[in-house]
Amino acid sequence: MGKIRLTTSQALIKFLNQQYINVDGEEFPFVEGVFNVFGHGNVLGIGQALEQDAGHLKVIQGKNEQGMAHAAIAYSKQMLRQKIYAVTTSVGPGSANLAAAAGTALANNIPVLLLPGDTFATRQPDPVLQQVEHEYSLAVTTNDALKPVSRYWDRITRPEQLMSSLIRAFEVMTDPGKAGPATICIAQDVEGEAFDYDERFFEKRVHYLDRKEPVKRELEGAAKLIKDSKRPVILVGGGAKYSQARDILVSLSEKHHIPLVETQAGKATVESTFKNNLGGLGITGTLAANKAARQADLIIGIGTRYTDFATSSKTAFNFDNAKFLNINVSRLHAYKLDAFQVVADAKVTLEQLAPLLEGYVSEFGSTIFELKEEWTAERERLSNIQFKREGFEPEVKNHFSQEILNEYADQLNTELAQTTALITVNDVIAPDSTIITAAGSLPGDVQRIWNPTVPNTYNVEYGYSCMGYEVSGALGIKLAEPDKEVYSLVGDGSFLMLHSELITAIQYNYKINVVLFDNSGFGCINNLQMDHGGGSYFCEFRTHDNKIMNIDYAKVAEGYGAKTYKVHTVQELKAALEDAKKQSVSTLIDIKVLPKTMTDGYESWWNVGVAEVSQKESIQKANDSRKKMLQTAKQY
Ligand SMILES: Cc1ncc(C[n+]2csc(CCOP(=O)(O)OP(=O)(O)O)c2C)c(N)n1
Ligand SMILES: O=C1C[C@@H](O)[C@H](O)[C@@H](O)C1=O
Ligand SMILES: [Mg+2]
Repeated sequence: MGKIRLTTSQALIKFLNQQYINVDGEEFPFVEGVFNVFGHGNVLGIGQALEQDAGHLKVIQGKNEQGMAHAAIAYSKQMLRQKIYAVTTSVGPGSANLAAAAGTALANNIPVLLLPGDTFATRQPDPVLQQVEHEYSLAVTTNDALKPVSRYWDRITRPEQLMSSLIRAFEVMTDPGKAGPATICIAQDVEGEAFDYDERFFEKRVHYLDRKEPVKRELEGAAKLIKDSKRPVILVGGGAKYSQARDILVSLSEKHHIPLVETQAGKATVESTFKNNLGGLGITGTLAANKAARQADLIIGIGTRYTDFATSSKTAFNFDNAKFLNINVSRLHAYKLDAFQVVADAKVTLEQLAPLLEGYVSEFGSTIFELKEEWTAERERLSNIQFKREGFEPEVKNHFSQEILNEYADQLNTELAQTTALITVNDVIAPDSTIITAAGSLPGDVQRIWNPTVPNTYNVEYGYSCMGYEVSGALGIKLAEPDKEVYSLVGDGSFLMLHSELITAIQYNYKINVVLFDNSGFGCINNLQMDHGGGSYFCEFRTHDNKIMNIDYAKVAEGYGAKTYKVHTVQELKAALEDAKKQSVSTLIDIKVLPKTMTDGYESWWNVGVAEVSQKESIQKANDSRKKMLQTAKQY
């Protein structure tokens, strides 16, 4: 048996180079590259190993650990979880910065390999710089904070532990039912320690992304449920997208006249132009999808985890009559809402169901067409909102007086409504461009009014809704699709929270386009507080003397080297978008939009905690109405 003497880090990098994935017979390397922010916890170990021999791995310097991990997540999501980046950080704050990103990967079931450095295994220099030092245990480090946000977590305190740990990590990341972040924390002294590794550990390994087939019982049960139903609705989740089930979804929907409604993760599995696609479901859904869901007597949930945004906190469906059929590779999700469970791959299951459904046609009749028409008209209205100095009724009503809206128009020097600006972007950019967003009011807006005409052009993270994913993730998408344009749709709040990977994109000449919607505040949270009877409290960006802030984001990005634009009208927006297409450098379009002009709910409700006692009658009312809604909601 041959041995090879390597440091733990050298062994790690050598192993990463040898991991392959096989998807439907096609084989390719699983690890594309490594993002890094070096510190004393990783520069001399993993840094040295990469410098010595990175193999085929692309090495990219990040600017913020959360940001670069977000880039890695968006990359993997865009690659349909078939390829990943690894992310190496230093100890202490460097690894703590991974926590929000790890949660993002976990909630969205996205594989990513996180490699934070850890404190010394020998404990000789304890407390090493950045060691938190607990009185009750020396074994607990900052990295323990990553346990609840990792699908797999391990700490390496001896070089030989690496072998079994890496094999487990790759097993988890390449299993569609378990995919998520694998975190391997390596003690910083151990990173440089040498060991005689068995050469066989470094042989090429192929991980098969096999499609789990449904058993006969599952297929027959599913077919019976569908045939017995009058108004089934297919809920297209992320699992349908990752399984690449577009064609069979379209064919089943057409043949049996079953409407499609989408989750955020499932959107753009099937293009919005498909006649039976009614768009997003739930609190951020369309009127068409929400009406269809309410009428449904069978919900066929495909690859969905049924977050409360999709279920509208368990009020989106008629729970008295509706049954659920869940097709999911994860048993956890298949078990939800008392569904009949098919624990299998979406595409294979639908293909095998098809012959069992011969002759079946739903009773939706012309309803699907009518619902789609009604929504198309509503979207058209939203595309052309004209601000007025008097008597203006924004989408989100009864929050700001006309006087306050006029103040915003004056301070931001704009009359642009967010919906109008967003649909303009949708109309002007190339249809094969990918958009990305995550938090604030934009995810709701895009789930409703963004029409993707090309599949897999919608990389929206709404499992964790983590501010900061928008700009960082755009870099990951560009790495996945270097020949296409990527547009980060980001609110001013999210931009301020984290946009450091814009600099990385500029540094390495990966062109991304940042489309910033500046309404000078945490707009959607302001809506939430005011919708529930509160005042406008610390969600607007106002100065100490109550002036609306007008930040020149174009100037900020210009300082980094981006080509930038300031936009206050539809005409300026169109011109900026057209010019941005011609650029080879990253761009930022700073669009000033009016608050309260994002879309509002369409016959949907969201359960949020409301004060049960308060001095405001409006809050008492909100509490009463929540209690009332909960009486009709499904309890679990
Ligand atoms: C990391 C993180 N912190 C806090 C939140 C809670 N949060 C959600 S949206 C939001 C404000 C977003 O503001 P902005 O990006 O300007 O979007 P807008 O709602 O104004 O469109 C906040 C604070 C979050 N989702 N993520
Ligand atoms: O609290 C939140 C409310 C949502 O409207 C928003 O989109 C999301 O980012 C969030 O965190
Ligand atoms: Mg904002």
